[in-house]
Amino acid sequence: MADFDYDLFVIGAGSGGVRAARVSAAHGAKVAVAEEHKVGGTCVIRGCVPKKLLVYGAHFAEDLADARRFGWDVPDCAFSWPTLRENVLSEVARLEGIYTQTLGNNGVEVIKERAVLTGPNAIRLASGRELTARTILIATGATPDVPNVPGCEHGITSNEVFHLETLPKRVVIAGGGYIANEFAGIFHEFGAQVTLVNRSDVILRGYDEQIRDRLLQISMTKGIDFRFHAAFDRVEKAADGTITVHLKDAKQPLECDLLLFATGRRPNTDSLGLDAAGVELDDKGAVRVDDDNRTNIASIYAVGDVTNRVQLTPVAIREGQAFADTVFGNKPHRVDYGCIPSAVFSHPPLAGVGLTESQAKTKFGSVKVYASDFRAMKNVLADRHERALYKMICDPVTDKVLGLHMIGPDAPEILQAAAIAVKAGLTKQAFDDTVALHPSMAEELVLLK
Ligand SMILES: Cc1cc2nc3c(=O)[nH]c(=O)nc-3n(C[C@H](O)[C@H](O)[C@H](O)COP(=O)(O)OP(=O)(O)OC[C@H]3O[C@@H](n4cnc5c(N)ncnc54)[C@H](O)[C@@H]3O)c2cc1C
Ligand SMILES: NC(=O)c1ccc[n+]([C@@H]2O[C@H](COP(=O)([O-])OP(=O)(O)OC[C@H]3O[C@@H](n4cnc5c(N)ncnc54)[C@H](O)[C@@H]3O)[C@@H](O)[C@H]2O)c1
Repeated sequence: MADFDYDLFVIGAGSGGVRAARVSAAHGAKVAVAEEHKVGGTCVIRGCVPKKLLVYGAHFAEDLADARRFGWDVPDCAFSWPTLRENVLSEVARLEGIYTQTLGNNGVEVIKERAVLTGPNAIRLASGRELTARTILIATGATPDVPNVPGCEHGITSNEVFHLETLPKRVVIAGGGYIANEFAGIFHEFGAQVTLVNRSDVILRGYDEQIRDRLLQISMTKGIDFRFHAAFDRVEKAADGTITVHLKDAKQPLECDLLLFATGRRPNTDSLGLDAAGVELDDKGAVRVDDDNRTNIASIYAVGDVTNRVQLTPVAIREGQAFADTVFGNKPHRVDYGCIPSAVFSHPPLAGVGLTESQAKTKFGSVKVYASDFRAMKNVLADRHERALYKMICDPVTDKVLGLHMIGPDAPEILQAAAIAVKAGLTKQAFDDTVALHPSMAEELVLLK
């Protein structure tokens, strides 16, 4: 049998790669992981974690204002972006250290270099070192996809947004998805004038229509400007730093201090040596894998965003775990992609699990929809005119809950717990049978009419 340097070589120490490396090593494999940037990957270094911390930081703008209605004598407060930025970055550095240490404690060798494939069992590091492995796992994630318009280099992406020198006063965000809506909320709360430029008239495609419409209404009421059916023509930057965004068919260009492209992420497969190894890609450049995360080359597997299945951290982690248990743990299992809960950490946040109303209608013909459209008690006293909306979509024959969708304070926290019931296939009656926990927002879920 051929002799290899490692049982497993993982390319990319992000959500999927770290889990796969750590668990495979715990199963007894000799494992190395190569990372070209920072251990932790997108989620920890420049995604979920620093984003959520900025969301918390931004929300104080509303909390401080609301506190006055609750009797607190809050003076006019100044916000210091450098303080929040540095605190967030040092938390990220702390987490990076913990991830690196955990890999080491599990006996995983961490190689802080770019790695590329040179064959089905062969890897070359940036330093030129050649290594071999019985199994290779591609966990290289995805990278921001910036539309190729003249002057696009004057914009930034989510990779850079956590490191801004100063807080911009005017922000233009391209895109209408997760990152666009989350950062529209963040910058707006920090006091910037935000314009979101979207090529269609739909934001957050895939979420329930009424829920995303509610976010749109609330965002517009707050003063976020939306430009729909807007295509970029060109971008210019003046000596004083002002960025001018020219849109096709628009009379007036948009002027801003920061242009953020949030126009999707493409799998990191460029120049990775996949052709040398014979690994097949799909038409979007993602690594094609089977249900066991295996590519067309028997020794090479892939997990996470690089496979472009569901670009979420918990999914990448589950794929990494399933790979490790199946290939090295003698405990084969597959990821169940049904009923994955997801959330957008906008202001207010929204979350959903299961089928949206229109998806359910397409699948089942007719469905039963229960809804609660209410103002959270806290918002009433704060004189904040934002209404929450909870929707439950049910099969009219079996009474089974097919989908649950909500927008309002703490929606992601509430939905995570309720998603267990939806995943378990519970009925509306089971929700009704549960006594309300009063007073709470979540009690609306067991009082839906
Ligand atoms: C701004 C933002 C916010 C997000 N927020 C959320 C959220 O709230 N919730 C959620 O579930 N998901 C969120 N995501 C998505 C989430 O971050 C990804 O789905 C997840 O990180 C994917 O994990 P992964 O292991 O596939 O890839 P990654 O975490 O991207 O890891 C891939 C790693 O591979 C490294 N790499 C790439 N090529 C090479 C190479 N040739 N050699 C060595 N190393 C290499 C990269 O540097 C990277 O560290 C967010 C993403 C972004 C951008
Ligand atoms: N809360 C979360 O879980 C969270 C947060 C951020 C990111 N993410 C993950 O990261 C992924 C990437 O986030 P994202 O917001 O960049 O992508 P997205 O897919 O959510 O949204 C991309 C947006 O860009 C638009 N777009 C695409 N190409 C364009 C072009 N050429 N010109 C103009 N507009 C264009 C699309 O119409 C869409 O509105 C998400 O799909 C998601 O899986 C998750």
